Amino acid sequence: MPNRNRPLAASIQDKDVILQANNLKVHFHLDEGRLKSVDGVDLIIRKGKTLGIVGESGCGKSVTSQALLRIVPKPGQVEGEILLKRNGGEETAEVVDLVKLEADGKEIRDVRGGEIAMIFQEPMKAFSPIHTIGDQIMEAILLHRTKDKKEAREIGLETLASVGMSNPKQRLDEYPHQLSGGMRQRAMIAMALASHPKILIADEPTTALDVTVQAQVLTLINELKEKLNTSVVFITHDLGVIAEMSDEVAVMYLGKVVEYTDVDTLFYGPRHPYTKALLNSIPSVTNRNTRLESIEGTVPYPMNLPEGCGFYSRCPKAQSGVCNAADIPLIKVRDNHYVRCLFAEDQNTGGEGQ
Ligand SMILES: Nc1ncnc2c1ncn2[C@@H]1O[C@H](COP(=O)(O)OP(=O)(O)OP(=O)(O)O)[C@@H](O)[C@H]1O
Repeated sequence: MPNRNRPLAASIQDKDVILQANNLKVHFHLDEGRLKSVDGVDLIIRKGKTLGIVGESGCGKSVTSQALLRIVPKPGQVEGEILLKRNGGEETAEVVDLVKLEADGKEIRDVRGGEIAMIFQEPMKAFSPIHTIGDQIMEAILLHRTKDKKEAREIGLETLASVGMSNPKQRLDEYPHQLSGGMRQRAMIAMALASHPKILIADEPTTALDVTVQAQVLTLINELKEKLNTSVVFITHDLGVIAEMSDEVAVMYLGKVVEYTDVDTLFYGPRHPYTKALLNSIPSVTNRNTRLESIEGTVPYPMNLPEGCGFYSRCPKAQSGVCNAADIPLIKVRDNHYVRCLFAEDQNTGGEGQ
């Protein structure tokens, strides 16, 4: 167990928490050195709530979600804790540390697609092209919910109908390539939900879709979350989508969470210069008359990084000898609001508003 204080106040001991990631690290040991894709991330997933994870490309969002399912490709190494409540009701649930499970063992395979399911940007990744949609959805149901094939087909049909699939009976016997992009996305959500997961991880699930279908899929995920009380982890680089989907938000930068709070505070009282820069780079009702700023530079490659704040090289508030002297901890600025910036409590520098 990592020997340090847990920065977030909530923990797996709380009734409404289903998963807690603690000091999660994913490092790739490459010939050129150690690449720190995820570097000490703490997350709390609450029952029936959505945690949004946002940040630019390369911040470590996808690798974090891969770690939660233990599907990090080699030579990635996962460290820290991923504590999941599983099996049984409120009182009897056992807490399992997914990091300790064998990466391809039975227990993690039961969790994958059972307790935790995932949907991707590209549904073709989730489906095999040579089996029908029905066979693939039924496989998940037969694995996790019933052994009876007839019943599994009925559940498959119901699930397809529940995600708004037109002609669900006919779709069951079709192959993935026969569906439109939007319908394939619905089929993938149906497959993910067929096993009644407690947590649905959605990694940029709508980026490839046109705007209307995107809106429909987001609405669908929100409806299913309400109806089934599923927890959702929603990963995106789009703050507009974050606003629509999230209850709480983790802003990631260079493998670390730099700001963590509820969605209203994030938009109305951001404290980290990176969050503010992200907010300033999206068109919105409040800043449509001012020039949009883009964040200068790109996310550094997470190898052989210097000491100090990861945002130092791009931060307008950076102070030499202060911000680049030592790594910056996640600081609690008020209840349920955490910021990784030495000036987070200074109203003039990192303070409320933008
Ligand atoms: N399999 C891998 N092997 C080596 N490095 C990897 C691997 N996967 C990701 N990385 C590196 O880890 C860092 C984080 O990548 P990640 O894909 O998690 O970012 P992201 O925030 O999800 O970005 P995007 O939105 O582009 O997917 C990047 O620097 C990336 O190059």
